[in-house]
Amino acid sequence: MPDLAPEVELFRDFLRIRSVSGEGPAGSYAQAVAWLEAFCQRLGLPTKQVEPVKGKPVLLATWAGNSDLPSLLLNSHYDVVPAMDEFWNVNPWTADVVDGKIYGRGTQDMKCVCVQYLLAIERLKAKGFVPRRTVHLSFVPDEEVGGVDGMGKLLQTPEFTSLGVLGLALDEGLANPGDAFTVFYGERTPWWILVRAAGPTGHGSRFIKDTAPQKLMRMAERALAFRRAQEDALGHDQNGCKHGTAKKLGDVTTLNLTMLRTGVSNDNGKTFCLNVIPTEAEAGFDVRITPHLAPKDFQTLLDKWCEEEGVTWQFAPWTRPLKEHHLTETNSSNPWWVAFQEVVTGMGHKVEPEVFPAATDSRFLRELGIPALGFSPMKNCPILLHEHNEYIPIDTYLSGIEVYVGLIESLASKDKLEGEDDQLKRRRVR
Ligand SMILES: CSCC[C@H](NC=O)C(=O)O
Ligand SMILES: [Zn+2]
Ligand SMILES: [Zn+2]
Repeated sequence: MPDLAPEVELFRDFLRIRSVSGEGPAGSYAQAVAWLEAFCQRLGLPTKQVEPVKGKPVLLATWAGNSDLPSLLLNSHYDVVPAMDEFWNVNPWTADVVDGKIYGRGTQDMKCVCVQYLLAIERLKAKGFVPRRTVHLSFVPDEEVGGVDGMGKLLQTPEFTSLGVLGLALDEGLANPGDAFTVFYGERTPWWILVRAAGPTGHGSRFIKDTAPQKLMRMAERALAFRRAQEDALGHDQNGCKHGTAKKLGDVTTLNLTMLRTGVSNDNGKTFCLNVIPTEAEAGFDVRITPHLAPKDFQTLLDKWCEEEGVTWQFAPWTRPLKEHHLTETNSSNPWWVAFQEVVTGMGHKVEPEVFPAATDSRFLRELGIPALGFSPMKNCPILLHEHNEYIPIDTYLSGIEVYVGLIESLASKDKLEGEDDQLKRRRVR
């Protein structure tokens, strides 16, 4: 194999750390943070580790600007989803390079961005650039499992408050198979819901009325009818983003039945007493509410289905569902949007604004009123997050560094933007 660029070797090192969400192999979160911290220190950036939840460290780093204008936040998550090694053509944890592509879990989602931010700063420092606005970096854990213990908790710490006023945050996006960068200005609001039914027991040979499984199935059928209607409304593409078509996945609400649990067992689920009607049944749903549907209106539907079928629902207790949508404006009322778009198009790239179909940590930032754009500089590149054989082409990875050089240089040089003060006044928190 020909020698690889040092930027690639560095990235491969980071990919080899198995920082699977919830802390995969013991100490892998600490290892990832130590790696990032050492890199920041080599760049001369002061760092701080914050651990709002034990074993789930957040790394903060700061490149101080020479003004007290609102700063930029470059956020990335260093955790990755697990990999089912047996389905991969390469080892997901050795960062193999094949045909000009770097393979591995996290290559797209989103260890590339963690490293690209830092390499871009290294290049800017090397050419003597001094930012006017302070640039903060946050590297957070647990995004892949909902972010409650990562970004969610970070925002409540004094260390976060001491970052001062943030003008704009950048966070992850998705690759775009076409010749444009997708930029996400909002997300569908995720609701993870548990539905419970209770009913009479009896012999499995009889017609017992309104059993728990029956009630649960009736409710589920109504929920799935809603799902079918949404799928019809989308009208095309069953798998997510289809570029250049009218409706995107972010424009409809998805609902999936992802857990079902019932039955009577006296050996911990090895076998079941199939002739005994269970008195309880439970279902879990993953719902992603489009910004076109108010969460309270979806709740009204859910309440109705449950009430009419005699079951109850609750949010999964380990989640922190948002009751309102929070979108970053993509018009002239948001000077950061104007600036971002100008810079990226000025570098000769097309920009396609979109609603993120899944959830990222940006939703916690937007909830505070901080404008956040989801952007991972990968174009002409398939979307491979969470898939087997996730990869990023070397060229895409390397050109992404230059995109960040241009973005950071330009955004961090901005004097006060027109409308920036008004935008800050409209912010509900901070
Ligand atoms: C309920 S928050 C879940 C967050 C997760 N994020 C990335 O995949 C997702 O499933 O979208
Ligand atoms: Zn991600
Ligand atoms: Zn992910």
